[in-house]
Amino acid sequence: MGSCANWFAALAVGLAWKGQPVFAIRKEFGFSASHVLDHLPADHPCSRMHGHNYTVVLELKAQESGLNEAGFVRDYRDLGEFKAWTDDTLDHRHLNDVIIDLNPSAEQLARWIFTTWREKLPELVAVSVSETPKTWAEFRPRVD
Ligand SMILES: Nc1nc2c(c(=O)[nH]1)N=C([C@H](O)[C@H](O)COP(=O)(O)OP(=O)(O)OP(=O)(O)O)CN2
Ligand SMILES: [Zn+2]
Repeated sequence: MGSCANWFAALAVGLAWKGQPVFAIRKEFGFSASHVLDHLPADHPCSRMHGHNYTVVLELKAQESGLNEAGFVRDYRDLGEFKAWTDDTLDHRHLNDVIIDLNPSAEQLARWIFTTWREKLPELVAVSVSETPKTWAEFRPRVD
C-alpha cells in the first residue's frame, strides 16, 4: 500500500474506533548506537559524536472485539522480526549513516521507525524512543 493510502487507512481506523474500548500491547527493544545532532549551538554537547543505549517501545492496538483466537492483539513473538531488523539496521551503527537526510533526534528516529514498520505491522499505533533513562520521545500519528 502506498504511504498516502496508508495514512488514510490509519485515519479511517482511528475515526471508526473513536470512543470504543481498545486493547493496547507494548514491547520493548534495545540497541546501542552513535549519532551527531546538527543544527545545535557549537557548544552543545550533542553536536559532538556520542552514543546511547537506546530503548524502543512499539505499541499495537486492537478493538475490544478484534483479538485473535488466542486472545492476542498480536503475538509478542511476531515482533521477533522487528528485533532482528533492529540488530541488523541500528545496533552498533552510526545513526547519521542509517537515517540519511534526517537529523537523528529521538523524535525523528521514532517517526522513521514508525513509517518503516507501519505496513508490516498494521496494528502499530505509536513508537517511543529513549536515549537516556530520563528521556522519551514518542511518535503517534493520531491521538484517540
Ligand atoms: N527533544 C530532544 N532533545 C534532545 C535530544 C533529542 O533527541 N530530542 N537529544 C539530545 C542528546 O542526543 C542526548 O539525548 C542528551 O540528552 P540529555 O537529556 O541532555 O542527556 P544527559 O544525560 O546529558 O542529561 P542529564 O541532564 O545529565 O540527565 C539532547 N536533547
Ligand atoms: Zn544523543
